[in-house]
Amino acid sequence: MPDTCPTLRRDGDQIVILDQTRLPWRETFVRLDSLDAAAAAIRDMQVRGAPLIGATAAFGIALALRHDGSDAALAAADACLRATRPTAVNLHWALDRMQAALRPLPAIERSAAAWAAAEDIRAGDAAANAAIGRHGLAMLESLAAGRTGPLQLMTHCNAGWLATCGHGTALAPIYAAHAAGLAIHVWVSETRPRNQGLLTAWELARAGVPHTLIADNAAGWLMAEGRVDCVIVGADRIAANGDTANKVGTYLKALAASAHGVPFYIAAPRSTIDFGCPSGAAIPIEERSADEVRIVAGLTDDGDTARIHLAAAHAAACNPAFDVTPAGLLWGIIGEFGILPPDGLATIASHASLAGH
Ligand SMILES: CSC[C@H]1O[C@H](OP(=O)(O)O)[C@H](O)[C@@H]1O
Repeated sequence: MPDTCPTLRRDGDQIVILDQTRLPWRETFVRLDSLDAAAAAIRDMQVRGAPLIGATAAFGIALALRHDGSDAALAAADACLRATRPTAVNLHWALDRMQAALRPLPAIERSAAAWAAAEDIRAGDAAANAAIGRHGLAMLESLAAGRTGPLQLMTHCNAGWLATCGHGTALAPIYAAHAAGLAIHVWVSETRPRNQGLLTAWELARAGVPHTLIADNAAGWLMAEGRVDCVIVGADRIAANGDTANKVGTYLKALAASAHGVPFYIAAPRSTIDFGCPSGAAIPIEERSADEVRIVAGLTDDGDTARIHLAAAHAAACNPAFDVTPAGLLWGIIGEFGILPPDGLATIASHASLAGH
């Protein structure tokens, strides 16, 4: 995986992002030169992944304040970015952190401070990812002890470097295990309807990590067959009681894992934990366009990208982008703080300030 953060970088007084709507077929970099462009990139999932959309929102504030550091400009930019996607608390955590850094300053100082605060958020996420990798590796090594053959892992959606400012969350322990020479294989769940699993397969192929892409619906059967040793997924918002919102389909995998005694872990930085949210029932679940269910994007046999209509435009469809896995189905939460039981998050609540990651 890359040493730098190719998903998002500053270039002068603009930012450049990797357009994830074009992957895995095209690596296209897009320059964002305004608040509206940054908001659109988050809303349309050109950038995606809870920590990455938080960092992008932070840079969106910097874009907004380049020529106007007024309270009104700051408030308008904050409101615009908060409205882009409701579930990933990292977006709101990053915007809260930007507010805390900028509000006390005179308007004239806010532009430079915004760029610095956004860079700090990005660097902090990368550091948190590295720590998640270390803690997750220790868990995988203990799981692998005494076993023969590769450790059979499963993940859902994409919680790799594409979704963060570092090496990823759920994929960080996987990359760390591969780098440490631990024999692993990863079942990669395709993740309808936006197919972020294809992004995970793309990442793992580039890193040389053995993996197999599966349809979402194959996951339960593989666990029933005893072919999965551990599931690690990311998160978009973890409530104070440990209930966790993640990409839709996560809950189904957690139920199957519970039925077959398969360890099921969440990997997420502290910026994904929302101590202001008492339980999963209070987590807002994003409803995206039903067209994402009706239409898929892909590559034709001729190598042209295409949108394929699976269902008629009037076909009834609904598209919750996330679901909530109850804390009782989780074995632990792997963060930069170590690995905590889902009902043990209170031990780090006092550190869940804007100063932390
Ligand atoms: C470390 S990414 C966490 C999380 O974000 C993804 O959602 P989306 O692709 O809609 O932005 C997915 O739920 C990942 O697990």
